[in-house]
Amino acid sequence: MRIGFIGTGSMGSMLIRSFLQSTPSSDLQIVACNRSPEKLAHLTARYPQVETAATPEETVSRSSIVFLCVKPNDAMGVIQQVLPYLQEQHYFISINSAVMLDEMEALLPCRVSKVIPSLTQVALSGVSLVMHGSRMSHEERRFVDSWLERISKPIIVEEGDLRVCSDLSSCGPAFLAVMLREFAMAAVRQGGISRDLADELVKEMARGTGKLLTEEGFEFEDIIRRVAVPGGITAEGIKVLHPSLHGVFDQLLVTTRSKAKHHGVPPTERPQDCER
Ligand SMILES: NC(=O)C1=CN([C@@H]2O[C@H](COP(=O)(O)OP(=O)(O)OC[C@H]3O[C@@H](n4cnc5c(N)ncnc54)[C@H](O)[C@@H]3O)[C@@H](O)[C@H]2O)C=CC1
Ligand SMILES: O=C(O)[C@@H]1CCC=N1
Repeated sequence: MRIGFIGTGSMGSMLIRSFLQSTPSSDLQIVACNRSPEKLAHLTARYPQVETAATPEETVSRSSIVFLCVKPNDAMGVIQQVLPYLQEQHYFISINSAVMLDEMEALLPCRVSKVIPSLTQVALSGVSLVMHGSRMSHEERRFVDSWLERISKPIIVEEGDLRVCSDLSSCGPAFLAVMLREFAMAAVRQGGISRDLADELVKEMARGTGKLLTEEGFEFEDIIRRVAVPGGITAEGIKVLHPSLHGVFDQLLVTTRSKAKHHGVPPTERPQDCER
């Protein structure tokens, strides 16, 4: 399979690395281009099996599957640029939530999907949000999903739900990192321990908690009940958290939705997503 990547920034290079790590080299040839050649050179120095292309057009001509991994503002320009080079047998995947499936299907002659990755795929974990275009057959959908399973847990979502879903799965790692960092810094201020020790304790706690939730069958409530024993210390801490966190995530989601709107991403139309 020949996969082309247009854009080898944070996500493009992550996807290339993850697919190379998880796929036998005999099954995969990668060709990539990037606007600034230095970034691409950095990647090919580490992965010499990645072939380079000078332009998006050349990437398309040399691939059967094409991942578009550029920022929202660049996406439409690149699509217009490669349009004459895309043929019916190509398969075009945008990792950009701003470009709508029906827009792509109206423009492009080939099958299209949207796959929104997450930084967690560096660790071959986390979710890929998947939306297939109408030209994808059942078998093709299954094939792509099974392929994404090599690097992530693929979850099919409605395009209208993408905004809020990607806040959780793709923006989420940054939101969680902000909260965990705050926790560690408070321990340094209040407990006088070193930042290194605080960071290590918080990271290992997060790793273990993630495993409880994803591997050991714990729900959030199970963890809270088992740790916050009646009359104990944790319960007192939770009393502090509740009023401080109330509404914070609603506000966060309203803000990201508003920002996405200015990027041209349609918001979710469902009434339960109204601002509260
Ligand atoms: N960073 C993240 O955690 C996530 C990002 N995304 C989406 O992925 C897309 C890419 O994001 P990042 O990789 O973080 O951005 P980035 O800025 O790190 O990478 C984009 C790359 O595209 C290249 N580029 C731009 N125009 C080009 C052109 N005409 N030809 C070739 N290369 C070109 C740029 O030089 C840059 O290296 C965005 O749409 C973003 O919304 C989706 C999920 C998670
Ligand atoms: O913040 C951003 O715009 C991108 C989209 C999802 C995660 N990062």
